[in-house]
Amino acid sequence: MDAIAGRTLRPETIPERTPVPAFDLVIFGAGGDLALRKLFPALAQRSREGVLPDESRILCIVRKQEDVDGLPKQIAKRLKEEGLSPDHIHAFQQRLTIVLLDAVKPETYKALKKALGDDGRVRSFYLSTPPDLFIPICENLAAADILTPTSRVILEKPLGRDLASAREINDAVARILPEDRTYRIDHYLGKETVQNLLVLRFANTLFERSWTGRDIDHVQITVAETVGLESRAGYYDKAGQMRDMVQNHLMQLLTLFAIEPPNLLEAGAVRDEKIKVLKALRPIVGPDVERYTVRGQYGTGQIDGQRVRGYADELGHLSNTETFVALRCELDNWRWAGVPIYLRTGKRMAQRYSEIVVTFKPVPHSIFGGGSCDKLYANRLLIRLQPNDGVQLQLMMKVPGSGRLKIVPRQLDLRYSTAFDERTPDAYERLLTDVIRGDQTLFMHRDEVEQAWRWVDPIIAGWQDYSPHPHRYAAGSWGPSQAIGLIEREGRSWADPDFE
Ligand SMILES: NC(=O)C1=CN([C@@H]2O[C@H](COP(=O)(O)OP(=O)(O)OC[C@H]3O[C@@H](n4cnc5c(N)ncnc54)[C@H](OP(=O)(O)O)[C@@H]3O)[C@@H](O)[C@H]2O)C=CC1
Ligand SMILES: O=C1O[C@H](COP(=O)(O)O)[C@@H](O)[C@H](O)[C@H]1O
Repeated sequence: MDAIAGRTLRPETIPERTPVPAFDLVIFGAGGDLALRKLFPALAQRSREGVLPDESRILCIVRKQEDVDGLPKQIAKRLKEEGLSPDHIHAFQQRLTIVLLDAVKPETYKALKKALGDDGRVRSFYLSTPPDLFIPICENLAAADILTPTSRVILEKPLGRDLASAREINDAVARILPEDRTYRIDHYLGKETVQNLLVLRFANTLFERSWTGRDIDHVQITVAETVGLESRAGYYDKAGQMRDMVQNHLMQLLTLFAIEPPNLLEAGAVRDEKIKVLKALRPIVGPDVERYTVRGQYGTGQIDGQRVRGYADELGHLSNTETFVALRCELDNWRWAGVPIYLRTGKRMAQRYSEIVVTFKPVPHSIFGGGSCDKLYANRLLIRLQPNDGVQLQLMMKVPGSGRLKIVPRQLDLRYSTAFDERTPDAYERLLTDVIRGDQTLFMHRDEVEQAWRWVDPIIAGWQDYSPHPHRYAAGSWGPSQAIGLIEREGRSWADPDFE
């Protein structure tokens, strides 16, 4: 908890726009894709809204001399693209200090130590770099005596590439900073609708009572993207969609969907419940890998009328890395026993959208004779993360009129854009200020990350034997036909993205 203007506030009662305490934020990888696309725009928005005190500084680590002058210009260009005014861009640039440093060369940390000075502010170190730099950066920060008793470190996902490497990173970080000052970021947890999932469940009695295998038939989580490899070949071809998206974003969505009520919206309580869900995930090992998982890779195709190249073409050589994963999992606990949970995520799919679809069980018996409707559709709750975030509930309704009874499915539709006047902040806006305020609720504990790898590792290992070559799918499609088979053989089908 932080003291603001003499008051001690619980994290959940801190108003969004209350200024954070003055800080120094050091960004390693400041010229990288994530920093330019997400971190600087998020910080600049908060700066424009007056959330960042004037004296707060952002120290940008670059390792090439040309970036010392080049980076501020690149940042200004990005902020202009985001629609910030020249005055706001200028004001934001006053916060920037560019530091020339090579993360793996201990002797270069002198420059950072000097730039930080001795002002006593909370220091946060954002490691927006490939994960193999996490350990050297932490060790070099400690050796250079730059860490203070309130310093924090922010680690990007994926944390390592398997359980062993994740543990190594966690151990190395633990040697220099305690867990309560280590922030493992998964930006899906900062998305508004993801946080709303907890509100929907635990601020309403309506759904929570039905949130079990007694009433729910199955659950689908889809994170579909239209982007392909972009400029990330070096990272992505080694990672693949399982490590890039499933191990973190999809598993975090799954845990928040399935957790038991925490006693308080507070980091420790929420994390304890999430870990229990991850531990309840039934392992998928051996021949089950072939039965319950599908991996794919996009070939050439069309998206929005534009021809796009296949993955191997973009990469410049053949590869067995998957760009699509679908899988069926189950939770072995009282609440969820027997409820299939289908996950699917892919690059270069037909449309960009992410949603959770909860399909309830059908009515046990229809009292409506033949002719009033083709079928009584089961109720469905659709939680849309992006785009057009909101919540939709599908119900069967009578068509008005005094003639023959006619029943059709219709939607109760709540869109954030029309339900609220507030701007929907980007996930990083929320998460970056949470770090500065010292609130870990939306960050992952090391046990969560390691437990997620423990479940994912045997699937990746099983692919060597059971799916060494990913199935092809055309860019602009919904993935390989085997993914459709995965759900259809159980008499169900993937929900259409019909929440436009
Ligand atoms: N891009 C995205 O959408 C997302 C990325 N992430 C994660 O964020 C992290 C960064 O990703 P991304 O921005 O895409 O990666 P990039 O490859 O675009 O950026 C990596 C940055 O690290 C810098 N760097 C590499 N080696 C050193 C070094 N020895 N010393 C100092 N700086 C160094 C690079 O500098 P230089 O320019 O000199 O090479 C570059 O600025 C990764 O962990 C990734 O998994 C997470 C979510 C989304
Ligand atoms: O972490 C990542 O997320 C992005 C997708 O994020 P979104 O907020 O645009 O849904 C993904 O493209 C990238 O590969 C991955 O590293």
